[in-house]
Amino acid sequence: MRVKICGLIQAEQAVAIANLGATALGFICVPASPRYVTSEEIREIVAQLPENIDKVGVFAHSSIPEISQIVRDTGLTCVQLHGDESPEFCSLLRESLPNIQIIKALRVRSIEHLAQVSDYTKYIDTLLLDAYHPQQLGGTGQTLDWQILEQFQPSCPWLLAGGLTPDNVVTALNQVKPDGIDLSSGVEIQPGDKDLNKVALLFEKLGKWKALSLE
Ligand SMILES: O=C(O)c1ccccc1NCC(=O)[C@H](O)[C@H](O)COP(=O)(O)O
Repeated sequence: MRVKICGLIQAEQAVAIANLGATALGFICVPASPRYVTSEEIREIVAQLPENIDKVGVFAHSSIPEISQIVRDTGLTCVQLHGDESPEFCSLLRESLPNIQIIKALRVRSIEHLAQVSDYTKYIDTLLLDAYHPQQLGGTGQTLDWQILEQFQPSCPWLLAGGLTPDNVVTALNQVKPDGIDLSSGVEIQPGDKDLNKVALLFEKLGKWKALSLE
């Protein structure tokens, strides 16, 4: 199970979360977010992380030259597109950054929104489904309607996001079968300040869930 913890702003917390077992850490490159981090800050944090963890820059409505510059400056290994980027944009980004993984986030308002998934899958590595919020792009703590995702099996790996917490993650995973999960506000004290006890509890719950599902 891939586990991405998103919205890191402190190096110490990023290193601790990597050691707890996260497979990816996300850095918000959207200036309007309370979790925004500059290229210099990302570079400093990334330099302290283990090689094998994915370092994900989260962008919304940035241009390809802007994204490419930040990737070059920081050592990010993955780009998450969290705005209204089209399949064509993903394809062009892939041509510009062939060695960088691409995650496309879709903010799902209803089951009808899932129809667009197949337009994206050949241009991306991973899909991320997040909750829709009318004013905010991400990190909202709102959950998706998991029921509409019970049969969801796209042709590429996918991550479940949106309002996941150590308390509800097992319920979500018993209902939906993603390749991984993404959490931000559910393991926070305040935006960007992660609660390491909650992150540890998350991994404890995931460990027990995995052991039970192998029985
Ligand atoms: O987290 C933000 O502040 C943010 C701002 C703008 C675009 C995306 C953002 N976050 C993207 C993420 O991947 C979050 O982890 C995802 O939305 C889930 O958040 P949460 O519901 O708080 O777990």
